[in-house]
Amino acid sequence: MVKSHTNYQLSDELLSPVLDILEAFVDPYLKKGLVSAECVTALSISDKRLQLSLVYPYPCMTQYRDTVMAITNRLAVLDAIDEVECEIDFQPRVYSALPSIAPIPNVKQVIAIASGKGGVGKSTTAVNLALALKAEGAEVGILDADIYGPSIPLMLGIPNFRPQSPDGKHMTAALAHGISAQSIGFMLSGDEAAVWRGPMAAGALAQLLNETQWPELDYLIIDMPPGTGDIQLTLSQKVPVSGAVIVTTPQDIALADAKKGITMFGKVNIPVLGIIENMSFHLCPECGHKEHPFGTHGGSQIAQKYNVPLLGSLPLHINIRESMDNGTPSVVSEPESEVSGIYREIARKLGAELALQQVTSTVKISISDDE
Ligand SMILES: Nc1ncnc2c1ncn2[C@@H]1O[C@H](COP(=O)(O)OP(=O)(O)OP(=O)(O)O)[C@@H](O)[C@H]1O
Repeated sequence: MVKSHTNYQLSDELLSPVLDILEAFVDPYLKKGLVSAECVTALSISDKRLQLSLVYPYPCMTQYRDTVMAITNRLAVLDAIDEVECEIDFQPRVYSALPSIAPIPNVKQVIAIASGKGGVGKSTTAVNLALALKAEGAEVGILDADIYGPSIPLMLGIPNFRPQSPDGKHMTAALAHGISAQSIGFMLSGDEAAVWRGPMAAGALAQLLNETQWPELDYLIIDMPPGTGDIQLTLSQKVPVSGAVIVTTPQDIALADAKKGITMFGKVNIPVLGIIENMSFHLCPECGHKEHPFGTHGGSQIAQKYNVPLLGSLPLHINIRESMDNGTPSVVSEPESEVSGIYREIARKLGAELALQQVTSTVKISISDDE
C-alpha cells in the first residue's frame, strides 16, 4: 500500500520486491521493518540506479553508514538494480504528552531527566545524553532546572556566560559543544535560589523555560531538581513534556526513590521512557575486574516491574567525573570511548522510545475517530 507521505516511482513489478527487502530490514530500535516503521519515503530508479530516501523518527547518524551498506547489499540481488543511492534524514514530529499546555516556541520535544534522590549522577547523565543526541544528528538544548544545585554551567565549561535580552522580553541561551543551554546558575550567584520555596522555584523555572529564546530544537532536555516533591510535580504540570527518563544507581535506597519518580510521572500522565542505571559497575583500571559497588540488577528489576525499558547502564568511571569537572563531558572529550558509545546507544533508544510513544498515542486517536 502506498501511503500519502511516500513518493514511490517504481513499476509495480519492481516496487514489490524492493519493499519486501526493505521490510525485511528490521530497525533495531523501532523493532519494525523499515516500511512498517514508515521510514521509506521515496523510491525512484533511472539507468538501474535506485534512489532511496529514508526518514527516521529518531536520531541515529552514527549508524547511517552501516545501514546504507546493509541495505545496498540486500537490494543488489535484484537484477533490475545495479547501484543504490540512499539518502537518510532524521525528522522528529512536534509532540507533547500534555497537549493542553502551550508548546515552547521552536521546540519539538521535551525530555525530563529526573531522579528520586540527589547525587545519583542525574546532571552528568542529562548533559552527556544531550551531547549524545547531538552526535546522533539532533539539534538539542538543555535547561538546568536543578535549582538548588545548578551544575550545568560548569559541566559545559561556560560558568561565566550571562544571558542577554536583545528584545527586552526574551533571554539568549548559551551555546556549548554544539548544544544550547540555559541555567538559573547563569543568573544567580551562590546560594540565592536555595532559599526559594517550592511554588516560587517552580514558577521561576517555568519562566526561565518560556522566556528563553531557544533556537530550532528537536529535543529540549530538562535536568529536573532531584526528588519527587512539589517542585517536580508543579514543573511536570507546567511544561509540555513529551516523556521522562529516570536516573538511578543500583542501590536499594536509590531504587526506592526511582519508584516514587515513576509514580509521580504516572500521576501527571507523562510517560516514563526508560530508566538509566548510573554507577552500575566499576571496572578496575589495573586488572579489568568488574565490581558492583552498589549492588546488581536493581535498575533492570524495577524496569521490569514497572514495564519500562532499561535504556542502559553506565560504569562508575573516573574519566566521567574528571571530564565533567573540566567542562568537556565524555561524549565530546572521548567520542571513541566505550562510555561515549553507551551514551549514544542510550540516545538512540530514547529517541526511538519517544517515536514509539507517538505511534501509540496516534493509534488511540484513530480508534476514537472511528467510533
Ligand atoms: N558514572 C559516573 N562515574 C563517575 N563519577 C560520576 C558518574 N556519574 C556522576 N559522577 C560524579 O558524581 C557526582 C554527582 O553527579 P551529578 O552532579 O551528575 O549528580 P546529580 O544526581 O545531578 O546530583 P544532584 O541531584 O545532587 O544535583 C559528580 O561529581 C559527577 O562527576
